Amino acid sequence: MNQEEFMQKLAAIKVCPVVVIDDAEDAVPLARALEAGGLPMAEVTFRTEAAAESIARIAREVPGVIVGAGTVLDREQCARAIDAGAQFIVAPSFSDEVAQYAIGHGVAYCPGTCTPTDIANALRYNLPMVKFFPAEAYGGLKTIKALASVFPQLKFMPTGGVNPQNVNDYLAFDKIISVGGTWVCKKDLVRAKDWDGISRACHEAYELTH
Ligand SMILES: O=C[C@H](O)COP(=O)(O)O
Ligand SMILES: CC(=O)C(=O)O
Repeated sequence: MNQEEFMQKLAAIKVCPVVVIDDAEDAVPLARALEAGGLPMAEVTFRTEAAAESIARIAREVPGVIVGAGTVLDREQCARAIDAGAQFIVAPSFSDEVAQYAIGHGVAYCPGTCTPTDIANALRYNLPMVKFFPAEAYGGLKTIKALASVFPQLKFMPTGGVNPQNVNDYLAFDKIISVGGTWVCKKDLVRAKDWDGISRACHEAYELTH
């Protein structure tokens, strides 16, 4: 999925579920739960061994869900993610080699940034959006507004500490295209295979933000 299409999808969904999957067997029921809850997108973090296989299963079996990879730190992970079927690449940090690989393969890349220098690195690749991570710890909306004033062309996806109490404050700022977060897909619910619980959390987030 190219950058423009990814941004259109994000703008519509508004909350990008960040998911951590330990067992690839959970990937399909989890993706179906996100879809049933109205948030048909999954940023599957490359922090577990199951990430690539989980992306592959979701891409194959749950076509209604836009599946991408998170925590993509280097070229090798980026290649594995795209080979598995990742439609977008997200990271907590910026990487030249990931930017080159993803862009070279026509896949959207949303690097993590929190300083003007990080953002300047992303702009060397003409990236139209960045993650702002970890959002709450680095000053939240106040910092994004300060950054946006010098990078007016850029859209932000704050992630890290976003929750039902602050999500609409973020989304009210027009430079914020969407937020990311784990609160709609909590680890303990995944471990308990509580797919209905995840659907309910997604549905609540959908209702809150749309
Ligand atoms: O994986 C965690 C990401 O940093 C998202 O942060 P969060 O758990 O505060 O939503
Ligand atoms: C947290 C985050 O931004 C990531 O893992 O991609």
